[in-house]
Amino acid sequence: MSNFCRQIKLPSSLIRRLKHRSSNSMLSGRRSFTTTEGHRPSLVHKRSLDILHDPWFNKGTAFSMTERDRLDLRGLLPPTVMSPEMQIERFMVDLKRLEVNARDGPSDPYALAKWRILNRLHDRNETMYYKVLINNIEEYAPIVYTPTVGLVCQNYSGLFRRPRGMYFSAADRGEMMSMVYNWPAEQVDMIVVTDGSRILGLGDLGVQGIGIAIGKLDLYVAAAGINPQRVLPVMIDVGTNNEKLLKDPLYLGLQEHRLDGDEYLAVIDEFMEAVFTRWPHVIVQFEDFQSKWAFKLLQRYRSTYRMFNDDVQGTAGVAIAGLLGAVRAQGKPMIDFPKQKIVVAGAGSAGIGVVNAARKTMARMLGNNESAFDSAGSQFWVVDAEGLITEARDNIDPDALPFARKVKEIDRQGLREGASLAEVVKQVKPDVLLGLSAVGGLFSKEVLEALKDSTSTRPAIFAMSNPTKNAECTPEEAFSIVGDNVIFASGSPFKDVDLGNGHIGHCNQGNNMYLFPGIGLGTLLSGSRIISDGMLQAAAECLAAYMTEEEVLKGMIYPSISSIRDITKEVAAAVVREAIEEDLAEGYRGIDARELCKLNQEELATFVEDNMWDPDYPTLVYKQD
Ligand SMILES: NC(=O)C1=CN([C@@H]2O[C@H](COP(=O)(O)OP(=O)(O)OC[C@H]3O[C@@H](n4cnc5c(N)ncnc54)[C@H](O)[C@@H]3O)[C@@H](O)[C@H]2O)C=CC1
Ligand SMILES: CC(=O)C(=O)O
Ligand SMILES: [Mg+2]
Repeated sequence: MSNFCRQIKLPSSLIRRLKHRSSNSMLSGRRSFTTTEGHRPSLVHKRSLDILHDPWFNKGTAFSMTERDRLDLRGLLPPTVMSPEMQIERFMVDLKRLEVNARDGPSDPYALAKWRILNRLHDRNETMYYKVLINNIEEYAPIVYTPTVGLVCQNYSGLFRRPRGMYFSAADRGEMMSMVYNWPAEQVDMIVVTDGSRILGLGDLGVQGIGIAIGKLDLYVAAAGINPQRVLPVMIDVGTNNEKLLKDPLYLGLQEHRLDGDEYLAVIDEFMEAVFTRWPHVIVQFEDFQSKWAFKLLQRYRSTYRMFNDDVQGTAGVAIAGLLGAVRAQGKPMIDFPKQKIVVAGAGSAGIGVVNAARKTMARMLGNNESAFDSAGSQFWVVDAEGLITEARDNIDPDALPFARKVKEIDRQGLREGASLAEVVKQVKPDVLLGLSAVGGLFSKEVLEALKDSTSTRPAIFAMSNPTKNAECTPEEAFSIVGDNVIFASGSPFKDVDLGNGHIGHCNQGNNMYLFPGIGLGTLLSGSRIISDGMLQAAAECLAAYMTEEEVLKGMIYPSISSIRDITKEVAAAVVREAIEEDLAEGYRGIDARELCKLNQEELATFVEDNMWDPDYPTLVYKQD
């Protein structure tokens, strides 16, 4: 957005319209940009038990007596009317009872039991579920999201109760355009879709991967305030190559090998056409597709549809923010980033996404020309399952090719094609060791010992693979082997480490959850037809700038999850601003592109905040269909 645009005041016609729309917030003296949420009653076309069985409208014991009369609910509920706060208190007592019973702290069955209780609440009362999640996000994000969501996907056949989301299968070819009308919501803002081919670091889980789409959308609601009535988790079941699932009599998906090639593409094409026909403004987040398809589908759709790939693009942004934080934590300016030597273990959708974006960021800092881009490329050493990737590699993956080291060059460094991770770390002495390999414990004692010779004053370790068991190392291992000064981040949450000298080893969570909700919300509110590189870069820079100097010097390079709603708000505003600047913004509901362009920084923040859904019960009024 130009400075000119930022400085312009709102026109009086817009102010009048906004005043009319939200008299409540005007009364409190705050300008509001709410377009649909707010305190007006909600119209409901159901009565009686149908309302209690509808999680979008159900308030359980919190229905007031007048509402009970109005909606034919009298007698269907225990007589005491509870406040939403009392309801939550009662629920929390039940949830916490588990904690008292668990002797050894978190264990898999214990985490799954918590997930079950929360899931049952989700099924019967959406508002209360999200209130519990938002108010206790630090405690329950690890249950509805990584790591427990991985376990949920693995055990999905046993856990399946009520369906949630939509399933499109290879058997539905030719039917998807009509099938999308089976979804009850007239409006859908956000779809998270997976084909289940690479769920976290757990591999091909077939149809059971729907759990990851549900978990990601929980964060969309909790962090970005996307209205839960307008989210849609989707599983595209094109079969599975997981032999165990193919033989499992209880498996709920198609028991055939995955479609491939043009047949596979035809299914995904049909799905995209169907959802964008019914909901032209929807945003589709691709999640946990195996690398083979992740990049291809991104290139295929990104200039036509409002879509992005979270593992490739969201992860890249989060990694860049963390890498810039690690530079600052060394007491250096961010502009020193292009001098960092970075060893990356993992050359899949996430690893390659990160090195591509990090290279571009370095190149921009070096002058944004061809030679800057070439020179930035020499800062990365990429290691995959077959060791160091060089130009001597047979059948090299085209996505990894730009990062293959020249043979002569690595020869001088005492390395060779296929060199082990430990050898690479020994020879390169990197500033950063970043893992997106899905191999738990890959940063072994030998690798971490080698990192002690890093040329950095404060080496950084990113053990980003999920879930917890797949982390390349634990924070305890990192701090005890490499040293107290190390910067540590992991994809799934770990506790901070008591270093035993009065200091704490900070464990950051380096997870794309800090960006994808803001990317989605910002795109929605800008009305941009596509998600540009600039919008993604703006999101990453916003996250990088969120941490104060004092925090990064203490080793805190990512915010605490307790501030995820706040950081998401800022990221969304940065994305809207960039969309305006690139002339991509088309406006959102009542606010057109011209009006959006006139909002100053503060007004833009208010616009974002006012369009975030809050989990408060609206007053319900019956209206006949
Ligand atoms: N923290 C975060 O926000 C995110 C974390 N991830 C995690 O990253 C991991 C990888 O995801 P994708 O790239 O999509 O998977 P992928 O399966 O496409 O790639 C895995 C890569 O690791 C390599 N690898 C396997 N064994 C190795 C070894 N011993 N040494 C070095 N490299 C090895 C493979 O060759 C492959 O290049 C998963 O665990 C996923 O959960 C992914 C996205 C976001
Ligand atoms: C966090 C995430 O998207 C993943 O592990 O795949
Ligand atoms: Mg993912």
